[in-house]
Amino acid sequence: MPYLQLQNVSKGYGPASNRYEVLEDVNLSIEENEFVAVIGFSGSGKSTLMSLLAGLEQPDAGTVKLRGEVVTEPGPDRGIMFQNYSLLPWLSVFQNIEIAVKQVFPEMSKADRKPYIQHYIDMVTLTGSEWKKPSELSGGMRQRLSLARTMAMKPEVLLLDEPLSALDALTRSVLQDEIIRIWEEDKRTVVMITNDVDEAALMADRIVPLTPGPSATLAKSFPVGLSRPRDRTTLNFNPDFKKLRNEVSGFMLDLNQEAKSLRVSTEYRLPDLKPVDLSQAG
Ligand SMILES: Nc1ncnc2c1ncn2[C@@H]1O[C@H](COP(=O)(O)OP(=O)(O)OP(=O)(O)O)[C@@H](O)[C@H]1O
Repeated sequence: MPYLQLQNVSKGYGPASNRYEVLEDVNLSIEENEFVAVIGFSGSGKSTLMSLLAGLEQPDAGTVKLRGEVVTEPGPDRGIMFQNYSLLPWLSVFQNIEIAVKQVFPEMSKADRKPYIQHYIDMVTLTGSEWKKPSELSGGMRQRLSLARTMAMKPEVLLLDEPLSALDALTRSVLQDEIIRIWEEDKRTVVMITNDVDEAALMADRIVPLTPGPSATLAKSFPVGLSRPRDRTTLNFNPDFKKLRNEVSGFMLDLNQEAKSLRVSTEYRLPDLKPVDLSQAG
């Protein structure tokens, strides 16, 4: 039995007269402790897919199952990190993490909680910003805070929606390593959305492309056979890495080309009208 499973899942928005089908017949089986990277184009439905896995949205057709049980609502076993960070603006960095930790670990004493939270603040290098409000943070700092909060909740399944997209290259690589470390040490299951093929190949066990929308679906998976630990400095010279990167990038470009050609076929030609200067007429 797969650990986390999407079976024939479809999801759309809007009334029947003006319906937008986002996902159609999506199937995915994820094993426990697997690290899956979903890549796709902007607007193709990646965040919708995450909301379905988290139980925040329900599919129109098909089922989402965790350990064989149908997912009907969000739960502490699935921690989602949103693209918009969803931080509480009236709380500080520390308090934003604290509120989540209190909810998940109500039995943790105050004395234990403080160093526990500080550990995650340090992990995402927000040390010194503990008492700043989200409005006082840069976009990248907010993203790191959101990641720290999700990690501190230690969910069984980490659902990460472009967790590192707003970060500079250096911070990004530090946090890539942290996510891998937490995934390995704590034996979590990770579904991560990224638009970076190199990041997907560096981190994941499997790369799953989402086809362009509307009616997006998951395409064939690309297993990442590279041994761990993966060293980003030598990976660029690894022929298996280069081959995988070319395969996935080529596949995505072909998908995009295919989607474009479909879009062209539904374009309407406008009549060739010439404007008339009415002030000069008659
Ligand atoms: N609640 C909603 N109501 C109506 N339409 C929605 C809703 N949520 C998403 N959509 C539409 O569904 C499509 C997919 O959106 P989604 O956010 O899942 O894509 P995405 O791949 O995550 O995009 P991006 O990479 O740009 O964040 C978009 O066309 C979006 O406008």
